Amino acid sequence: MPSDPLSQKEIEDRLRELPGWAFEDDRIERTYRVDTHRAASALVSHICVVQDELNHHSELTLGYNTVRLSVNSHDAGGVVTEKDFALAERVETLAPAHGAA
Ligand SMILES: C[C@H](O)[C@H](O)[C@H]1CNC2=NC(N)=NC(=O)C2=N1
Repeated sequence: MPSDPLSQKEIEDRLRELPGWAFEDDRIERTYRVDTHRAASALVSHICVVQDELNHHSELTLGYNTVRLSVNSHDAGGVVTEKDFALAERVETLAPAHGAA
């Protein structure tokens, strides 16, 4: 998968397809809200499995009933690449099963 930096326009175009995601400080990020702390913990665990599968890892912040995911591509110099959006799309696919909104 290409790890070239995406342009601002490419990022904006991709974010239009990912409601809830935002671009800030050279990272893309999203906060998921779930019903319970256990559900938030399970969501974190599931995300970690996918991150290891993709070999692409975000900063994950576990709150009482929230999970904040923030990611960019270290190997590309800490900028947003296709790999970040690939992770975002995988998490968007798995999140609903955890009751995430
Ligand atoms: C050696 C290992 O493949 C690299 O460090 C991987 C691990 N996870 C990663 N995660 C992220 N976000 N960016 C990377 O460049 C990256 N590289």
